[in-house]
Amino acid sequence: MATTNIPSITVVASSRAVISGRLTSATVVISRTTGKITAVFDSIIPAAEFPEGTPYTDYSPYVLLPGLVDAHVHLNEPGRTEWEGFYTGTQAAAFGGVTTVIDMPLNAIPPTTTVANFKEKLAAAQGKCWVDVGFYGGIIPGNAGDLKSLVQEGVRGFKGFLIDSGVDEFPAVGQEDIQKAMAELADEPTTLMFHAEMVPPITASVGDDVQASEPPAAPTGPLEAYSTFLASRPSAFETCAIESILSMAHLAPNLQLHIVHLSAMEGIPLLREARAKGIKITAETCFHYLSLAAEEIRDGDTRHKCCPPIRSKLNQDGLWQELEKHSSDGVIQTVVSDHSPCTPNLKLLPAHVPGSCSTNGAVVEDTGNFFSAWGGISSVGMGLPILWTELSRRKGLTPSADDENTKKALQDIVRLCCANTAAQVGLQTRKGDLRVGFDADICVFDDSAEWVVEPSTMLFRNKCSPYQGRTLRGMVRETWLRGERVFSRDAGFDTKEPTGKLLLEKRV
Ligand SMILES: NC(=O)N[C@H]1NC(=O)NC1=O
Ligand SMILES: [Zn+2]
Ligand SMILES: [Zn+2]
Repeated sequence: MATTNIPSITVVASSRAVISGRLTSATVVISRTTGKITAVFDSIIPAAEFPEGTPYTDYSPYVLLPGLVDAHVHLNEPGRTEWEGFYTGTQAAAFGGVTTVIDMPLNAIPPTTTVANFKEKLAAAQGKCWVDVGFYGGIIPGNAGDLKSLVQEGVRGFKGFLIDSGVDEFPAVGQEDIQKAMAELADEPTTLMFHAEMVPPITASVGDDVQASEPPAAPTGPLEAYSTFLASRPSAFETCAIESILSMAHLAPNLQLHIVHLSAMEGIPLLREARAKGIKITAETCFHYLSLAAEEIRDGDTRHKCCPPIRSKLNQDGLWQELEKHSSDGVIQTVVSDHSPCTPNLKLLPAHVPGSCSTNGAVVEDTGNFFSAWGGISSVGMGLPILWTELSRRKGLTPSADDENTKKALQDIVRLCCANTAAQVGLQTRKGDLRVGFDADICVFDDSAEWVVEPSTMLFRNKCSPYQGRTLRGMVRETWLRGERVFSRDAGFDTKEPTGKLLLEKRV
């Protein structure tokens, strides 16, 4: 009788893989017991070289990428599970090759602002995650005393708002709150992050009385016109907030600061100058700021409402220029989704816009009003094809080619969406690269396939996204989490139960 030798390794290979930042051919050996990568070779080693029965797949010409790390996602559970949840949000992530998401502290009820609240969130997440999930904490007025213990419990950074957040239980912070948070976190291994929009003080003399939570500038046109909304949140809101943060940076010189979802290109020179002076500050931008533009947003199409707003094409070019020109030491180190969904009724979509709930006979008043609609864009798991489509257009990339432009584009995406996002949340020794000792989180990417975004390809809870109906280039064929395939485009999800873990170990 033949003995069954259960193979102890799995092997994947491709003529195209991004390994430690470089496009190369590669063979990746994975331990089946630990789910970690145990060897990486820079050529395709034939199956015959491995013990008989070893699971082996050569994915050529698909590209092997590290699973993406989306460092900015709102999963909204517990408390607003009708908006999103761990199960659906992480399935949508896996669909798009995202193997780690970091959950934002707001929109769930309660928000992640105390250890007790954090424990409620962890209990809610248990057993529901299809990819690995880490967590941010929040800074709100009065919770400075909770921050160190949240670090101890494993939150990977903190976010605060300098303007109304959209939800009552997560109020904006003022200068004093920020100073207290900086004092608490000054020497902690964490990152202090800001939603950097702020209503500029009107005159210096009233400056001290101006509260950060004032409403945005009053609308001066039709409320359904995108231009009215855009004018109500000008770039000056972002630059004013950035200046305010920079003015306090000296209070915690060792603390890493970070601007979430930078939209305005005018913020870039301010941050560059600060970094040149040695201030530890970085920024992220989002897939939507790099792919959508104000000129193309139709009036009433509130799927596009987010804060800060999607700006002009010229502004979009400015963000791309920063990513292109300053690749290793740029101001914008990461690109994330800021997936912030809600139920369709809160988006107030007019009946003609896809995703509208008024098509189901529900009566929704005030449709198309950009000021009353929820601000947030749904796109977790869509980032890789969104960037690939945009880069293909901008660089004239030829599908499946390995010319210098294609090579650079793939490497840039891995840097911005895998390696740097992992580092931002202290996971750089474990995630964001296909390297020995790292988790075998893998995205198998077909860079030439084109597909249309439809409800069936949006696995997040509410099928409402500005990308619906768009043709995207680049398709994730398979997603692997810690050495096991969890999703394939052909066969769907491989296991019945989610296998994602909660990432609570202290950051490095
Ligand atoms: N509350 C919340 O999720 N806000 C997010 N939505 C958005 O468009 N920008 C944000 O910060
Ligand atoms: Zn924000
Ligand atoms: Zn957000």
